[in-house]
Amino acid sequence: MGSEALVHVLLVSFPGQGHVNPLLRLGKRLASKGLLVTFTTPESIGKAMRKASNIGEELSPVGDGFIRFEFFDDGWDEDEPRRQDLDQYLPQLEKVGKVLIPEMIRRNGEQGRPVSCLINNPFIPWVSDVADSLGLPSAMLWVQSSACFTAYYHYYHGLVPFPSETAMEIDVQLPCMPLLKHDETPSFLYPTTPYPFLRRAIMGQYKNLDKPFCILMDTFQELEHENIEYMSKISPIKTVGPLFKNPKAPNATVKGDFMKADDCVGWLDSKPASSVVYVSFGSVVYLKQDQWDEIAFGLLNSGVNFLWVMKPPHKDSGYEVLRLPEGFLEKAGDKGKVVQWSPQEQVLAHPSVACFVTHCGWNSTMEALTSGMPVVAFPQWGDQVTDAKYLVDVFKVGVRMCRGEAENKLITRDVVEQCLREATSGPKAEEMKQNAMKWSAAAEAAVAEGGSSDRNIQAFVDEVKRRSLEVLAASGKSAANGGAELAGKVASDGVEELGEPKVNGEFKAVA
Ligand SMILES: O=c1cc(-c2ccc(O)cc2)oc2cc(O[C@@H]3O[C@H](CO)[C@@H](O)[C@H](O)[C@H]3O)cc(O)c12
Ligand SMILES: O=c1ccn([C@@H]2O[C@H](COP(=O)(O)OP(=O)(O)O)[C@@H](O)[C@H]2O)c(=O)[nH]1
Repeated sequence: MGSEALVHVLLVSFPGQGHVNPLLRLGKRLASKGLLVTFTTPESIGKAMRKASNIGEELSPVGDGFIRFEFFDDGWDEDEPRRQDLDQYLPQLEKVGKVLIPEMIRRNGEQGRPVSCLINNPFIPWVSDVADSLGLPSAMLWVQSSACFTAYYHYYHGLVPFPSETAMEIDVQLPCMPLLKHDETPSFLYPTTPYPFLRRAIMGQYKNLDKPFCILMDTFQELEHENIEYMSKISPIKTVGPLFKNPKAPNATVKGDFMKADDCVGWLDSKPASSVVYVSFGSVVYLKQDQWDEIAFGLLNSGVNFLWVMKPPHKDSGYEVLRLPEGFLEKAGDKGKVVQWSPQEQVLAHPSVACFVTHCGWNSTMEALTSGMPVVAFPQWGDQVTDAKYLVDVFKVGVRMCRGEAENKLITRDVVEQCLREATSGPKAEEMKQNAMKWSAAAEAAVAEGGSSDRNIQAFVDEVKRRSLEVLAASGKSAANGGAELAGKVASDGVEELGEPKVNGEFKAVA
């Protein structure tokens, strides 16, 4: 089948690695079920993605469908430093996106690829306004856990008390969740957070939560069972994780890395089974130099092999370039490898890797669980502190090395060493590995044909197809040219004034 005949969905992503990865993975899962998927994000990131990953101009076949990329100009110069300030950048993205995304949709319609559905990730909730104004259905991919979705939901609606200026150290009880200590609730909600703009960004998403007909989540039923069941009575959520597993198209090579990964698989191959500690803090967390030094000495003193990701900070981020202690690499010798960026999926699947020292970003968390990899939790902020709680106390695959940035406590080399020993040898390490393998099996089952993730993706695809017919019917056009004409009219009328009929109706999943 040619791509022209396929139902077309447009994925709009916030330009951060932890947001692009899950949305692109969703795109590949949707494509593999026979949709045409266009992935878009600002050109500033598109440029990095093209350079680092194999993204071309053409259509890439994925399973029964295709994926393609189109990037949009965020209206700022290439080297504009304000991109690092989300307080300024998010409104800029909204301003240009509300004009350029409808234009992109119109162009695609004219080129015979009418768009039937928009999907965004958090921080850019205006995408559902664009969809609404064009009479198109929209969905949102929540890129954190269901537990965090629940926490933000209850905060937004004021349903339970959260730490506040007058009562900072209160515990928080949320439905179908373990009791969270004050510093285990998502830290953007603390009155003292240094990132109030990220709280505002997430709250913006909740303000718009009635617009998407479906909230997709990169988690899986078996992992957060009761909580998911509870929240799905309140919100139209559908769990589709772990998104990075795609059994229908295991060889799809489309990737969205912003940086080329350093080659470290050969080095891992040369190491004995379960002998390497993998250390990475994701794409946005930067530690202070004194903390970095303690981790370095902890790694050396524990005598383990290690692969350590040390990404360079963005030049406008205000972060100083971290240094390794004098003579560190010489002392480590062949026991250690330091890289700027790793092929993390491959690393976590490698038999030489024994455990993962992680900042507990949700993508890293899902990748670790799905790969059967025990963790040492080193959360800093946001959802990471909640993910750490779950990894250690609920999923029981981790030891805790710290409680988060808010504690402002230096974790010493002795503590680092002790945690590494605990996670790599002895009964605790054994138990964590067994639990991790159990989650890995459950994750595989979720994405296998007929599993919870597979069923929910299929139900979503069926729903998008059904709604695409409604969109065309509502515009009074035939399937052959209706979308193009609809999109053309919409764009020429302008976004605000549009009165195209909205498509309503319940989204029902196949049980
Ligand atoms: O691109 C980003 C930029 C910023 C940022 C930009 C300027 C600042 O002064 C502070 C933070 O925050 C981010 C936070 C993010 O949260 C990350 O998002 C994931 C999915 O929501 C979570 O699971 C992780 O835990 C969490 O670190 C992701 C980003 O791409 C960004
Ligand atoms: O060296 C690295 C570090 C991270 N990642 C990927 O970057 C994403 C980071 O997302 P996460 O939610 O863990 O953290 P964030 O960067 O958003 O804080 C994950 O998919 C990782 O697999 C990677 O490929 N190589």
